[in-house]
Amino acid sequence: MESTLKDLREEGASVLDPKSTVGGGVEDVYGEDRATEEQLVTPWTVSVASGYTLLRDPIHNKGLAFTERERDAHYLRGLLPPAISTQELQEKKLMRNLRQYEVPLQRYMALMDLQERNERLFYKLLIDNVEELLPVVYTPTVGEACQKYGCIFRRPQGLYISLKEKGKILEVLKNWPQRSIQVIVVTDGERILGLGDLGCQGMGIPVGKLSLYTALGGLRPSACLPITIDVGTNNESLLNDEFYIGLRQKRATGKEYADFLHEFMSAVKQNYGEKVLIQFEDFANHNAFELLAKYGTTHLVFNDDIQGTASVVLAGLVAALKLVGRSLAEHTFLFLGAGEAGTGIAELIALEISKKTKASLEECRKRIWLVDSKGLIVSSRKESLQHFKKPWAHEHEPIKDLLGAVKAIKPTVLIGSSGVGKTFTKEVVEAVASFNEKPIILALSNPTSQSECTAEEAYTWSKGRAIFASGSPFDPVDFEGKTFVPGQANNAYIFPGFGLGLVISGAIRVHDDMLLAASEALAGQVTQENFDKGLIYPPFTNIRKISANIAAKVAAKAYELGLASRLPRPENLVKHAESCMYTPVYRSYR
Ligand SMILES: NC(=O)C1=CN([C@@H]2O[C@H](COP(=O)(O)OP(=O)(O)OC[C@H]3O[C@@H](n4cnc5c(N)ncnc54)[C@H](OP(=O)(O)O)[C@@H]3O)[C@@H](O)[C@H]2O)C=CC1
Ligand SMILES: CC(=O)C(=O)O
Ligand SMILES: [Mg+2]
Repeated sequence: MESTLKDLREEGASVLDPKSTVGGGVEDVYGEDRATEEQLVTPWTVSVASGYTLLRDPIHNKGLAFTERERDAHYLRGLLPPAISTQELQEKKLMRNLRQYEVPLQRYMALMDLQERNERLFYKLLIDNVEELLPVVYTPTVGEACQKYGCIFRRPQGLYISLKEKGKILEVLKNWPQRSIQVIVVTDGERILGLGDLGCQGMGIPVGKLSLYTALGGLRPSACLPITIDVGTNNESLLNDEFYIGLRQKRATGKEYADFLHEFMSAVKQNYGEKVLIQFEDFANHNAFELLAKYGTTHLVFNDDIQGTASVVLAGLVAALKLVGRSLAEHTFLFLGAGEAGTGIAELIALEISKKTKASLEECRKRIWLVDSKGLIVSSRKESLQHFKKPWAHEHEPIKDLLGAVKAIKPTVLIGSSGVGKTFTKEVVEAVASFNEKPIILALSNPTSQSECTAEEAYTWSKGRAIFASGSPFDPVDFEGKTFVPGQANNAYIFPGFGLGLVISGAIRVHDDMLLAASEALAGQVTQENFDKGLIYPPFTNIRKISANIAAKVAAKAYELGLASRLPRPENLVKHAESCMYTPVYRSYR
């Protein structure tokens, strides 16, 4: 028993020593954590300073599931009550306990406590109960958690890199205990969901996204690193909140911001190599587009709000064509919201149409219209528009409001990406339904409070004709004797599998064709049974299979484009993706 705290921080190499296991571990390019069925029943060596430490180490703790032998071997006698539980029984108990909390934030806190106490059990719960727990660890509850993060903060779950660390970011990265990081989700907290600037408290988002990377996409938890960059906040109420956990200053901007981000990006590459995936999440659009363009050629970067959202929405639209008919090129699209999500989706739709019809991108953009806070984006506004809106400034007379734009453009597809709730009013939905047999209505804004309309409103106001999906989940709706099941148009369908595909192929850059490939894979997973319920996305219960399919298509594209560095290319990429996925089943230790 000579191991130290440092040993405990290095999962695999020193704590779980694959070389000394019976049956052997798998140490390979994906990390050490690919346990096969055989290894799950054969013991791993665990060396710890004391049984007490083992119980407080979330990576290895199994609580009451430690066996008699393990209790003897690892100095656990007396530290646990005598009963021995299975992981399944632990799961049953925890789910029962969770369901007793009526307040969603209490469920969130209970789950975060579990994650910090027993990581494998946390992931088993999340994987086995994904539909029930997604709204807790993710939207909508994660939004409330971020708003109240200062009050509920117990233990840090990721790295906080603030302006105080300027010039020392590499050292800060080295403080993180895990060395072989494959995915970083980073935010600067300026546009958290549709809730605005939450500063340092945005940390809930990288933490939540990465728990989905593991549960939905099978990335090892130890390979995932949540980061919040704290350059201040312009949120006055947070600046005046005594419990606020971030820097109490206004946001750094301009050169100071750019230099700080550059130091971060360079330090990440230096510390983790060039194949670490950096996912930008919930940056404000005045930084998001620039960061993506600037680092897209030097780093493996992915902006979930621009690119992941585009891929998931395109998938839903392609699937919806089976219900509404016509090709994508024959539809007319109107967006409320012309920021990261809106213009990102618009661009990918145009790209898909252009690839299918061989028409120029410019031509394809003409069927896509966007409304921002000043009204319809039209050519007369071009000079004053931000660069990402300019391609959408078509010839049309100015229109100030959404209802006017709907009446003038007559869209077949209406997409909300404004971050403002209740903007798809009865008049707007009725207008769209008046010239479409089956209007496609997507209310993407999160959390639920910011949804452009509810599922019930979409179905009721369209008299049961809308094909509806939303960013945050809604319950099924009964309307005139029929039950309508709204789908969830959320990038959570895409980024876990997308990231897995990049990791297993050793991709060095993200390419738009990979987004199209991911879309195609997701759309291909919608079954007739789903369509019969009006769904344009498959249920999240199948998400690991869906993610493996997405990963395979993304990896295949990486190989095809010469962007993959893991050679040779595995023959069956779906099987390969599945075999690389983390499973949270307990190991037995000897
Ligand atoms: N479902 C999903 O998977 C995803 C959902 N989202 C959600 O989408 C929303 C927007 O995110 P994002 O695109 O990144 O945000 P941005 O800030 O980049 O864009 C918001 C856009 O909405 C416009 N807008 C704001 N208020 C109004 C209004 N009252 N009427 C018309 N337009 C308005 C803004 O106009 P202007 O430019 O004039 O300021 C801007 O164009 C958020 O709620 C987010 O949670 C985002 C990513 C993924
Ligand atoms: C889902 C997501 O990424 C967002 O709302 O920002
Ligand atoms: Mg986001």
